[in-house]
Amino acid sequence: MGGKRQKHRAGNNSGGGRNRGNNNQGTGERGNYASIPTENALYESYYNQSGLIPSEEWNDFWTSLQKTLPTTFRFTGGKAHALGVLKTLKETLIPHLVGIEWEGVPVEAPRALGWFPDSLAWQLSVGKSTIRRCPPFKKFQNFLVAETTVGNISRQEAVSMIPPLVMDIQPHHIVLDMCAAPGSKTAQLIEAIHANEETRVQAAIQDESIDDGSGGRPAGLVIANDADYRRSHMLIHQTKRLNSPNLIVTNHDATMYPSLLVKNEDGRKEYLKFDRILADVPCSGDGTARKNYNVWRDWNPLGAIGLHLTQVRILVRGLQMLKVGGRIVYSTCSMNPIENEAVVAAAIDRCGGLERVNILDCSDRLPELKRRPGVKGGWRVMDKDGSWFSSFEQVDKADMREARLSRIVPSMFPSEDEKSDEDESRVPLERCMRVYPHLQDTGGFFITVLEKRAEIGAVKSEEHGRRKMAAIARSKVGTSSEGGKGAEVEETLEGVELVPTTTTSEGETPTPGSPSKRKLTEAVSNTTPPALKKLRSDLPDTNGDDNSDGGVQLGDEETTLGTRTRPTAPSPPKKSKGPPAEEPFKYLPTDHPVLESITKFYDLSPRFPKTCFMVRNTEGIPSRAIYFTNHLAKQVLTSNEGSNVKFVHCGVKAFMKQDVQEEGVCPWRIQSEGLSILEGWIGETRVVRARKRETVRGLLKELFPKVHAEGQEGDVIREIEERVRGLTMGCCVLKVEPTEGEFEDRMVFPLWKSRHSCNLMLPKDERKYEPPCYCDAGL
Ligand SMILES: C[S@@+](CC[C@H](N)C(=O)[O-])C[C@H]1O[C@@H](n2cnc3c(N)ncnc32)[C@H](O)[C@@H]1O
Repeated sequence: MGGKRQKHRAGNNSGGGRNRGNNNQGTGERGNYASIPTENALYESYYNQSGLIPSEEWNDFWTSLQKTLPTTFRFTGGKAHALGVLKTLKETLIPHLVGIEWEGVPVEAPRALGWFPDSLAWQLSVGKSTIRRCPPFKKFQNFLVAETTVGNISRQEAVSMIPPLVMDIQPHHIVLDMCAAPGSKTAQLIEAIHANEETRVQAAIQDESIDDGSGGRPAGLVIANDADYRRSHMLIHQTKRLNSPNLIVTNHDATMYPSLLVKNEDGRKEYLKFDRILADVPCSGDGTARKNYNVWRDWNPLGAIGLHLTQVRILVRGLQMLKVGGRIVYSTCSMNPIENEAVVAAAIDRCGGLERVNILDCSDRLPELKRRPGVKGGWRVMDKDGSWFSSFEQVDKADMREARLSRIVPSMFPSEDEKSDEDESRVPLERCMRVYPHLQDTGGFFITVLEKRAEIGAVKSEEHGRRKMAAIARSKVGTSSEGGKGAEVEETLEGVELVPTTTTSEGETPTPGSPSKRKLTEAVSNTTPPALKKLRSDLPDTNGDDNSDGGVQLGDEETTLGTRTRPTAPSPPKKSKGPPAEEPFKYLPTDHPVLESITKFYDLSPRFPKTCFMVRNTEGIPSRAIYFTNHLAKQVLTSNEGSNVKFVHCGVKAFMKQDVQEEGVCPWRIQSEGLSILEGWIGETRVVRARKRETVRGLLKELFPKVHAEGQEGDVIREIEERVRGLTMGCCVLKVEPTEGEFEDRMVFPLWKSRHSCNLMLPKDERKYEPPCYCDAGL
């Protein structure tokens, strides 16, 4: 993670993924949204009759759902850094936005979301035409665009910011984000791992007695996963601006996420268990109607029904991979109990009940966030034709062919209804958190924090309810080929308990590709029908707009049975080559000649963790780029080498090979992404120091300012010219120190010294933004 200035320059685009597909973000309005009728009779009657919303609140609830969602954004990066950018907003822009009237109408100023810590998240409800034409709002818009471009602000829906806040992540935690793309929450998780890192790194640089090999960097790790290969790359793009060596991206179906191996202190391999897991699962997304018109167009009760089992399986798999004492946050952007409380109750039951997994009471967390307790029971299940079922027994009695098609299973119904509040075996579903649109002008959302209290052992299968249903169905409709095939597939998949922890005892020392693991992989590939396989590798980006939480992902169940939630015709099977094979991750030995020459050229401190440089080719040859990861990421990548784990990303580019014309020049330049990791450890022989704004401005504006001969200094880099002249050719680090009347914050840039000129090594678009002062930047 970069320090403030480094970060400012290193920015990539960082628009909140879930917002990116919307038109006119930052304006509080959406392009054609107003013209889309916010009506769907089934959706309305479902929630109206569900009893979830008290009748006196119904109008508020429903009219809020029909309104366009305000734009929300948060300040990113380390806390000190984020607070610095926030200060600019508060002091430079907000005073001009308060008490404004535009065309005779009062305009609401942007305001901080009260429940978000340190006022680091804000909301803007003003329409786009006001923003475009009202000068102070235009300036504000420019600020948002510039800061988003350099990665200091991330646009993200308010409710989507909640799950990471209740995860209580510490820098040493091992974290898994099971369904992570496009990555707005992953970014929060990474930021939490890197909290206060700058202070610790500075301490490690200055105090030689701190020599634990970490260089002050956090020991923790975030593994972000998505089943969709294309979306897993979206995830890489979204998190790139954070430059975190503590991130691994994988591409797996989370319902059967592979057990990762890691070496313990004795050098033996064991399963990696997580301190924190986020299961922000695919859902019907019916809480996103305010920004996602698909909900109005397509909503029907099968959306939730088709996803319930996938959601249960993801949560159960997450609970298995959690450490005892660890926490998993389950969240959806749906308001439907079938996707929420029913999933939580089913997962707890399958894992062995409250002795093993409990719901944490979070009522003291985020006190200003208005929320409603989870529903304890009493919800019903609506079939696709709008008929309600209060219990699975009623489904038994109904026309089973219809019920089978709509995939209603027992775990969708309340299981705790019969139990009194005093019954200790009752799952306290009221501890779940429900956020409704009318409470604080947000989208609808559901969050639950679960704690693992004891090892789970074998999980209960879904068999029981399914067998019962299948038996009844067979007796009623004979062997229906349409429904039968899907049910068979499900049974087979369920029959193979796709969970290594159930087949391997806790103390066992596993090896990659051990029998249990092989069995698992083979079983999946042998039993998965082609249609299902294709879907797994090619999950649709259903919105086509990167609307993360709104993504209505089709569940396997829906697809195998041909009951899609969309009226769109299924596309003909494409010839899929599958995702390309990823280049392996090969760590370089510390005595590799290239590393030795780099160490010598940059006078890299012997305390810098040089064991963590790697390249991405089978031969392990540093031919183009050298990456840096943290220790734990290295452990995970190397311990699972040769297994079937699909690692698609890890590492921050630290050095890139450059064509050099002259002998003796180190061809490995520092890549701006890796600069914040390296800069404190580079010797003074490769450092240039500046203080003046005009120096930075000159270097940003001019591509190759000349380095004049002694006595002929020019204007552009006057301040550093003498120092640069004295440097041998090659890459060095420009450090700009904070100075009264110049820059308030420290900045670091990679600089290339040529024979007669020097050059800031920044991508073109990053040259456009001079570090703030906004008054200077013409805002
Ligand atoms: C609600 S979105 C996640 C949003 C994300 N957490 C964020 O904050 O940006 C659900 C994601 O789950 C992925 N997904 C769907 N089925 C999955 C599965 N079986 N395993 C893992 N990921 C899955 C989808 O591709 C989608 O990116």
